[in-house]
Amino acid sequence: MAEEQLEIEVREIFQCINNKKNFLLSGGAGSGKTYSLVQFIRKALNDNPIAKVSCVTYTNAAVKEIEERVNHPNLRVSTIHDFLWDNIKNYQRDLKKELIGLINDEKSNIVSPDGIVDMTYFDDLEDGIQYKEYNRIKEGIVSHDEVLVLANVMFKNHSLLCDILKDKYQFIFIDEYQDTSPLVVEIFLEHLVKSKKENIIGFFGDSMQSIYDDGIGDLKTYIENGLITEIQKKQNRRNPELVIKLANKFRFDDLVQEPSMDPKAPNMVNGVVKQGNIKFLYSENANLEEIKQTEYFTGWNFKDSKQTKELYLTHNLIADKAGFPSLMNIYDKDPIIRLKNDIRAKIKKDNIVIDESKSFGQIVDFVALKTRKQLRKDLITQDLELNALYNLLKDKPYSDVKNIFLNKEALIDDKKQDEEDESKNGSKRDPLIKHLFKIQSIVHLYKEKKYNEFIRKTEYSITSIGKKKEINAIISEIDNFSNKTIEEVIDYSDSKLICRKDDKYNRFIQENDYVFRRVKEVKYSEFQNLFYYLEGYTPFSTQHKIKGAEFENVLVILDNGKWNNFNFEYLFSDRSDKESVYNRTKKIFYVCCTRAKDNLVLFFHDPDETIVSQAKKWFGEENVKKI
Ligand SMILES: Nc1ncnc2c1ncn2[C@@H]1O[C@H](COP(=O)(O)OP(=O)(O)OP(=O)(O)O)[C@@H](O)[C@H]1O
Repeated sequence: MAEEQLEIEVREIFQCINNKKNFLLSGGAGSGKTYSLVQFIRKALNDNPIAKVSCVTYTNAAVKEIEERVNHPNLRVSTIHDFLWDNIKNYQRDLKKELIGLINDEKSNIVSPDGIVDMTYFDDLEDGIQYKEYNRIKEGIVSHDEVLVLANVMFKNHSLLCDILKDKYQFIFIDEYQDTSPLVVEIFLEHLVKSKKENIIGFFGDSMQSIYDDGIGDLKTYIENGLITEIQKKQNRRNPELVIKLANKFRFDDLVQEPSMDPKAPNMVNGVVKQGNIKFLYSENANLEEIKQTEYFTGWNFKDSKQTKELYLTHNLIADKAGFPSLMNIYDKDPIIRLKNDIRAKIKKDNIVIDESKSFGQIVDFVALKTRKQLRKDLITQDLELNALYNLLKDKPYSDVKNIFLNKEALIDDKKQDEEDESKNGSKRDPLIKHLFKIQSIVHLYKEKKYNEFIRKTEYSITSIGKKKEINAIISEIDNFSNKTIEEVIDYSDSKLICRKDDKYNRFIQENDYVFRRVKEVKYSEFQNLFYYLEGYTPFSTQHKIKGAEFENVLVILDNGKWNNFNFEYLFSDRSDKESVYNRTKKIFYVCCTRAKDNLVLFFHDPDETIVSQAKKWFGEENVKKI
């Protein structure tokens, strides 16, 4: 690749490298950071044929995209968890020692059921310390968050590991650095620098788009301390001018985006940047289907999920619209599990001594919750539906019931971006939901005629023409099973060998009878709706999940959906005194607005005067409309 073809910022990165400096490429939305990352990796590999490059990204979907775009044997692309684990897993003796140290360290969150443990605690583990999606410290299994903590102490305390890593990879790049844990940044910018070996660490991302609280957010301190050099990418190739101007009003840093100079950029027409449309709509009417019928949405096709998106803050706000309300209710609002959680909390808070072999019902009576916020027993017994649910658990030993957990992460883990991620480490979806995902993705692959992937996923073997015909019939049968229950579809898929019930599934439903009894009654169509929603085939998305993507038309619903961490009223009323909520909301707002390639509409239900007047300042009087 000729040097002249490189983007100016990529050339600046190479200057950094010549000076042996680690770097940060920061750029606003649509500046083409991913594009630069790919261009840079290609050139680095081209110039250094024996060098190995590691690129760490946030999701498995991003891993796939970069791998496909670079396609080089010396490039290793992985998620941060897989990367760290791969580089520490072979040092089992040290891993055991450090894990014991963490268990015994009061300040660490890693605890064992045996309290303080001695140095021989893991001596008998056959498979050694392992990393899985769940944690069973006693069996030497660490989970997602713990692998970061463990890797951090490993690199901190073992300089040899740092030497080995630097020898192995001459370049390590971290994409979307802003959402990377501070523990990871510490490994790269504090522990690795202690090794005298040479390599280059590069970060790519945008501090304005740090939307997960466990991420580092920005690298200011490291820049100030001279540990990395920042290169800014100011051009915007995605958004029309009106969106760029709007988005600039929300950045905290000194980066001001400008339309790109490249006439071939997606946001240019005949060498001039598109104007685009922005609108702030408000109404006393909360019915969005009616709002979407208004003139402001002419030309929008809400059935085309690649063209048009409707962004909500929470999955709860979407569940009804996308058609999976009962599943959401089970996982997010189960009243009896809430009662159990309240009981558990009270026992802990008041140090109540109980006999765990007693039944759940006996413990409920014994602890006798009384506050108004808590679900009292008389409220349960008065309600037929609640009572039926309560009856499922009341006679079981409390020791079993106390460990039943339900949360919406187990249904919808939205950090992952595609169905293949489900089999990998890190997904919080439970084995029942994973199993259903597998069934529906097999059906989906077949319908999409992706036969190779289909064959890899199913246990059904197509050995004859007869079998070929049969599979066709089975798949359309499952697909038309919308009115059947989830249990019926699971059983049918198992009996026809489309998707066998595996050990993980069997163990889960055995240990979580209550959850299974609730889920199995739900219509399979609800699960299909959930599947198509999570796979991005509907116009709906959460505002978090949309990061990195772009669409012609974007409708953003400014509704906090009972999530206290965000507040659009605060944003529009300049409540910067509520700093963390205000800043968090500003960032999600920035991410949402900058997804639009042509038209951006924001909708606020029933705002007060202050909000409307602020909207007029930001959007321009002519772009704020009451419906
Ligand atoms: N050098 C380039 N030449 C042509 N197109 C480009 C170039 N750089 C980026 N693009 C295009 O511009 C758009 C925005 O780029 P990209 O998605 O990489 O931005 P980003 O900085 O990762 O944005 P975000 O932070 O919002 O995820 C994409 O459609 C991309 O294909």
